Amino acid sequence: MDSLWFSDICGHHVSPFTMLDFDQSCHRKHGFSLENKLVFGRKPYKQALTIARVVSPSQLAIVPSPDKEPVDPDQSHVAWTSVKQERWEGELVVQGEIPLWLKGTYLRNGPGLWHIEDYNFRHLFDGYATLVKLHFEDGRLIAGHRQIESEAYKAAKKNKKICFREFSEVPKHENFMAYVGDLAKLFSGSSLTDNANTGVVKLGDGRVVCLTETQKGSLVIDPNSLETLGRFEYSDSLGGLIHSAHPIVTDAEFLTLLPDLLKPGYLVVRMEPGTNERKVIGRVNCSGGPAPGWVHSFPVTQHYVVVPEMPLRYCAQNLLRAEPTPLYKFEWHPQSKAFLHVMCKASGKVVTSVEVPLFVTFHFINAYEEEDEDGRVTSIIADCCEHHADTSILDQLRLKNLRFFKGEDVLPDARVGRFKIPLDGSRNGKLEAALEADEHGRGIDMCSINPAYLGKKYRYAYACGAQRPCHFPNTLTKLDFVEKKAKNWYDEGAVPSEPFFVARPGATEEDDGVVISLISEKNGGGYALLLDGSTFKEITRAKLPYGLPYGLHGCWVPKK
Ligand SMILES: CC1=C[C@H](O/C=C(C)\C=C\C2=C(C)CCCC2(C)C)OC1=O
Ligand SMILES: CC(/C=C/C=O)=C\C=C/O
Ligand SMILES: [Fe+2]
Repeated sequence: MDSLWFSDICGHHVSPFTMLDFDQSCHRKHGFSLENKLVFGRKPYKQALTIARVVSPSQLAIVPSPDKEPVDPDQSHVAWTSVKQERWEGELVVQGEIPLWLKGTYLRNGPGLWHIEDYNFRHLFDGYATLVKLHFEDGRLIAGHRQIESEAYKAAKKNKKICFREFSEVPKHENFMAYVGDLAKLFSGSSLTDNANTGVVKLGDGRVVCLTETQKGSLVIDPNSLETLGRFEYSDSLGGLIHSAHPIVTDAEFLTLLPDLLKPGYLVVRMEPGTNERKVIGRVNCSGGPAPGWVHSFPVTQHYVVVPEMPLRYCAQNLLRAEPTPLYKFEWHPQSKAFLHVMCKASGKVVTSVEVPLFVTFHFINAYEEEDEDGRVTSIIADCCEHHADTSILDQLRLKNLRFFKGEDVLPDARVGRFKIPLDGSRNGKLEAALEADEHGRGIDMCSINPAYLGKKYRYAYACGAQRPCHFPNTLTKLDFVEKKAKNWYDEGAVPSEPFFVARPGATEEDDGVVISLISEKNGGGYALLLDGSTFKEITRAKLPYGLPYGLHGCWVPKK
């Protein structure tokens, strides 16, 4: 078999595994560095194509530095270590086979850089966004990653400090007046981050947008070069500073929720492809609480939008604090209860609001309508990754906790929470586990489904589960809601990211397709993984030149 190779601007051929050291020695010797766009492949040595180019030292990657809280480097997993360099692209050697029908680009976003100079961030969600691509075509795989050039990231690099309010980090003020000035900017939103580190979506018109919880953090990117093209400006005058991090995006529409912190409630809004204008479908007033519940995500059925009102609520006071509170920008209000509201998509009318058992979720999986024999909708089923109404998962996602795994079983239990919302005017809904949680190791999050089943009765979901003992979801799991069984994939010490299902063109079975995930390995390595959607067996593994940090959510951009 041909060996793996890299070629650099100096004409040296180097192993991918020494590439980073080599880059630094190249910089020492020649006063310049490689742009990290090195070819990584299986071509014969003499055909090596040198595509590295000179970059100035200021463009050099920011290298990881120790956490201010003591870190044992042997224990710090690459999943929780800042990305090694600003960008890289190259072809991967494929073990196994990539189906020839798989043509397009999987994009994955996530917080990949957790320090500026020697200042280390505290929480997973604070990191500056790292976008990863896996381009599949003709059985080949081109991979790449690149930092998203948000204003927050550019300002932090230029000024060597955090300049905007991140998830838990707040810029340090030189004096009291600067603090007061910053508070004023908070109300206008100008001090909030645009670090689009959570998800990435392809709009019906083809534009690809990276997102976070702040509206200003909606950034358009080029799915091929991963270049940041600019801000996605919403042209309406709906205002507000925040939105759900997970809009529902199809070829026909973009639906999202805008929480109203002043008059507790939510606007349900819709944007058509080719426009930047969101239009209001309707408004839901909160049934409890001093503030709306956090809406990281929400589900839809074919005719309804389900608006969740969690007792984990936004907290304006916590927004103003300089130091993070245990629940960051949120507060837990069990006495305020939990509700689900159902809005008709066509009329904007709230058809029911039911009280449900207390719950905590980041991610809804899917929802659908149940009908009686006359075709009347009698209830709505909505599924989510539910953390047993326990907010401690937010704390578990602090980098200090993620970086210290000593073999204890500290991942809080989670289950597939299945809500049943009656549409007969009853005041209460039910919440039960959709399957025995031991099927997926009592851990569950980061889910996807076959997008053709969005809002419809479905059988399968893909997610990260747990093989215990663990401190973070460490398996890929395929959930079967009919058999109430799960199939699990596990690689010791590996941290897999959200499994993403891509259907085979022409498929008639719900699980006919592949599941893509990016794996960060315990030895610092990493690989792209394809599982068969039906058998959940590995079909392809392609090693990356180095492991990438953990990432959150992805999307699929099919090749035209
Ligand atoms: C999850 C998840 C974390 C990440 O959050 C990023 C930010 C900047 C969130 C900020 C805020 C809230 C979480 C609550 C309300 C205020 C505000 C400061 C905007 O994005 C994610 O999706
Ligand atoms: C990583 C995660 C939530 C991410 C939100 O976008 C949850 C992991 C553990 O359950
Ligand atoms: Fe999310």
